[in-house]
Parts: sequence; structure tokens; C-alpha cells
Amino acid sequence: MEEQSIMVLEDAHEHEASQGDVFEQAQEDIPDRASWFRRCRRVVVKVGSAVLTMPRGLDRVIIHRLTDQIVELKHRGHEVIIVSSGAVASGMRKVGLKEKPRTIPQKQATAAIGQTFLMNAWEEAFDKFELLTAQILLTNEDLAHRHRYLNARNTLETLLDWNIVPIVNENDTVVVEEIKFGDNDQLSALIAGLVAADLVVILTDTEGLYECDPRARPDARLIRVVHGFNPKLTACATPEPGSVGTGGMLSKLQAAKKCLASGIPMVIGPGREKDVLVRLFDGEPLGTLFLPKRRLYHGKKIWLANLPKPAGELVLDQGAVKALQKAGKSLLPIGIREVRGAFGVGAAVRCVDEEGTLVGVGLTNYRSDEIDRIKGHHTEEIEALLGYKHSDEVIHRNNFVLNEP
Ligand SMILES: Nc1ncnc2c1ncn2[C@@H]1O[C@H](COP(=O)(O)OP(=O)(O)O)[C@@H](O)[C@H]1O
Ligand SMILES: N[C@@H](CCC(=O)OP(=O)(O)O)C(=O)O
Repeated sequence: MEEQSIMVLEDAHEHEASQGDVFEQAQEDIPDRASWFRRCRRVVVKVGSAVLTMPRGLDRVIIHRLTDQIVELKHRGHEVIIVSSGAVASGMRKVGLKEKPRTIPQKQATAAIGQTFLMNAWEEAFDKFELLTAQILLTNEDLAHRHRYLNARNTLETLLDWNIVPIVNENDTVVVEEIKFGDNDQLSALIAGLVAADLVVILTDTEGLYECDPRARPDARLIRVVHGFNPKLTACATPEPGSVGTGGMLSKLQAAKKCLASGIPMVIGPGREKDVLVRLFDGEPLGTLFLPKRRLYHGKKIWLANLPKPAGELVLDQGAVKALQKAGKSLLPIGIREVRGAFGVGAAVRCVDEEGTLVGVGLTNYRSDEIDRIKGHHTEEIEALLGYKHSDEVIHRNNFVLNEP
């Protein structure tokens, strides 16, 4: 496949996967890759089923090879959290299923069988270096609850402190559509936000992101560097995975969007390439590097930015939208037109404009029925209307994140 050295997707295609359109403008690569990667101290490495499985089941050789490299990175001072897929794929082979299970109970049972083999393989590989591993199984719902989110963070931080390698997977046993991450690409982005990682590396079975699906266009060119997320990028990728994966390249791009919105860089790289991780950290331009335009959020704001299901919605007038978007102000009752849903104090709500476009997400200082009473009023009127006043702001700017389109 032809390879294009350094590219940016400023103006991607209007029509789907039209080759060439995505290569609008060449951009400079980061000047000193080796020292740039050296500065990425905390790294989330996600390994897809496409990398970890072979026709006869789990590929223990690749797990050993990746472990050797992760240990090398640890010796160089990096902290590594692994997000490992492969439970369903390895369970499938164990029970003799030829195709991915279709029903949710079958998928859950298959994952439960495969997960023990998967962990056993990682454990055995790290044991060579007398390093312990720890299994972390999560659902989207776990990270949506602030307390559970903080518990997950405390566990991960403690494991890293103890020099134990956390190995994360989606908790397939209890996962149903509503509480699903979608796939482990999304989970990696959320884990990266959770632990304030410096980099996410997604290892898969292609070189990186091509300008269009290389299965359909074998002459597609590899994109080396992407500066900031451009929604048009998604037309490069299809959601169809390989025979064992989930979500395909599209889910990796959605993960890139999440990472970049939190200010975290991401690489999509070839998991089966010899010494891929070590070579990447040595500065070789492998895969596709996504660079954020700026460092955006920390702590609570990262959690808010990635929240899957806010509790309600506030419709804002134009003045309030402008105050939030342009001036970075807090949300006052005067700018609220409508309250949707029933929620309590401290709930996370979506703020939309009158056309329904998402402006951002924030934590409210008042209950929904209280906001309904004070909406459209001046802050001086709050006390008379409610009989008490918590604060002037319905949402304080410290508890609000703007939507990055
Ligand atoms: N633009 C693209 N560039 C690279 N790969 C693509 C693109 N569009 C679709 N793909 C496909 O995405 C697949 C990887 O996704 P998936 O099977 O979900 O892997 P994993 O198990 O690693 O998550 C590749 O095998 C590739 O054929
Ligand atoms: N939790 C599933 C992985 C789902 C998933 O996202 O797979 P992949 O697209 O291969 O990363 C498993 O362990 O099989």
C-alpha cells in the first residue's frame, strides 16, 4: 500500500471515502518524536481482538511479544494500563463457535469463558518478569456514576503505585445495550480521561488510518498525522470490523474524538508489527498520530465531557448560549427558556440552544422544578421565588464543559 508521509485532514471529502479529497494540506510532523513520546509518561495501550486472536484461538505468542515491549516501556519510566479485547474471540474458539455469537446471553457466556483464558495469558506473560497483573471489568454505567468513577480511578491509581499492570475489559457478563461502551476503543478513551493519561495507543490489524477502507481500496494511502479532530474524518472509516473485532475503524475515530476533546493524543498502530510499541516510542513514524489542538480538561470536566446519559435538558436563549460559548460565563436563570426531565441538585444536564443543538453539559445547583420556577428571572429574584438561594448560577462555569463539534 502506498504511504503518504505527513498529512492533515483539514478539508476531508464531501462524498464518502473519495480518495485524494482528504489530502488537502500537508503538515509538519512533530519535530522530535522520540523525546515527545518519552514525555508521555502514562500510557493506555488498547489491543484489539484482531491482534490477539488467530484462527485456533488466543494468540499467546503475540501476548508475550506485547508484554516484552510493555515491560521495556515500564523500564523506561512509563506507566502502562492495558485495555485488552479478546474475551469473546477466545471463548468462541474454546466452545467451537465458528461465528461471533449473535444473542446477548451467548455473547456474555462466550466472554465469560474467554476472559479467564485471556487473563491467564497476560498473567503468564508478565510473570516472566515477576510482574503482577490485575483484572478490571467495567461498564459504561460504572463510569457514568461519579462515585463509581472515582472508585475506579482510585483502584487504577493504587495498582499503578504498586507497579501492578491493570488489564481492563468491558464487563461483558452484565453488559446490555444501554450500559455498553460500544467497544473497547471507547473504553480506552474513557480510561485515559479517568487516569489523565498522556497518550492512548490503539493496536489493531492495519497500519493505521487510511484515507478510506483498505479492504475496499487496496491503493488507499496511510494518514500519518492528524492535527485536531475534523468530523469529516469519519467518512474515511467504515464501522464494519474484521471477523473478530467490534466497531471497526469508525469506533477508533470516535475514540480519537473523545481523546482529543480531553486534550489527550492518540495513535492507531499495527499491533502485529514487530516491536511496534518500542519502535513507536523510539520515534519511528508508525501508524497514525492524532494530536490535540490544546490541553482542555482535567478532573471533573473530563468526566462531564464523556458522560453518556445526562439526567435532563435545559433549553437556553441566544444570550445565554453566547455567554457560555464566547465568554466562558456561568449559566444564570435569566437565559433558560425551558427545563426538560426531572432531576435533583448536582445532576448532569445537557444544555441546548433553541434549535436543539448541544451547547455543553453541566452540573446544576438547583432541582428541575426549582429551575422551572426561576427560569427567565433575574438572580435577585431567586430567593423570593424559591424561599432560599443556593447561588446566583444554575450551572457554575467550573462545572460546565462546552461541546466541541
Ligand atoms: N480507513 C480505514 N483505515 C484502516 N482500516 C480501516 C478503515 N476503514 C475500515 N477499516 C477496517 O477496520 C478494521 C479494524 O477494526 P476491528 O476489526 O474492529 O479491529 P480491532 O479488533 O483491532 O478493534 C481493519 O481490519 C480495517 O479493515
Ligand atoms: N469485550 C470484548 C471486546 C469488544 C471489542 O471492542 O473488541 P475489539 O473491537 O476487538 O477491540 C471482548 O473482550 O471480546
